[in-house]
Amino acid sequence: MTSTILDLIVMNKRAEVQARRKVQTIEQLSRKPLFGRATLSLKKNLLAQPFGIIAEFKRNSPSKGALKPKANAQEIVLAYEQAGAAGVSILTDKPFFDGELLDLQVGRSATALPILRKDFIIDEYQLYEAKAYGADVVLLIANILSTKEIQFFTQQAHDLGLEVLCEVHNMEDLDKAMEAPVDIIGVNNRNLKTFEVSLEHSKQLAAYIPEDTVRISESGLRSAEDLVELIQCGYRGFLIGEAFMISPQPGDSCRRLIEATRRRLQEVNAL
Ligand SMILES: O=C(O)c1ccccc1NCC(=O)[C@H](O)[C@H](O)COP(=O)(O)O
Repeated sequence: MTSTILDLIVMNKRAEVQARRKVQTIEQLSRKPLFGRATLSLKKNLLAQPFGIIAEFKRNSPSKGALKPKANAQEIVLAYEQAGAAGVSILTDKPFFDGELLDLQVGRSATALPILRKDFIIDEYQLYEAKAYGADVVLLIANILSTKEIQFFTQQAHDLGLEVLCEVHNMEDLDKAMEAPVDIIGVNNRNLKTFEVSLEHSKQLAAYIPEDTVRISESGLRSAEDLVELIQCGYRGFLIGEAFMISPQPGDSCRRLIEATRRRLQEVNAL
């Protein structure tokens, strides 16, 4: 069987985490200044408004290549906050996304919004890193974890005061996510093995996500029409990276989408 980029990312991540543990122990991470801070709730922010945008900072993506290679996390995260985002997502994987943990720390210094550490979490060590570098939320990808691992990492994250966004792409992933008390379920419209993107994944899985679970839709989102259609399926949040990062001014692009979605929502509600 041929391996996919996702297999390579996960394989690389295991080696990376082993190496990082030798440089900095969990005890050392726990003594870092940001480790003791009170974390913020993305879930609360999403529930406080009809919809919220989680605006992503990513310089590069495996599916599209370079997006904004020289992008500065401080500048862009601040622009996202000023644009009205409900939260920020920061890619911290180096080899495939050109991100780093330091982007998390830099982003933290620039915003009072909740920050999602977007990475491929396969070890509890990464949860301690997330807390030590200023994240509020961690991503657990159901496709690369067992039900037991999702349950274990969710408990560990909660013990550290972090929220959990569990990402699913199909029914099998969703069944796993629903076995743990995750805070938010995110339906990724992108198949991480083939990179095929279709909003149908969010539309079709919506009916199977419990009503009381905060749900977001991730990837491939561009227009106010898309967002309003998904709001009507019960989605409260939208994780958007590429559409903002390819724009000369990601913050302006985020603001325009928020304003257009509000207008479109008013029109639809008035019908
Ligand atoms: O973005 C990719 O190409 C990618 C490839 C393989 C694994 C993960 C990948 N992206 C992570 C994400 O889930 C997205 O960055 C996020 O949902 C935002 O998506 P988009 O708005 O399409 O940038």
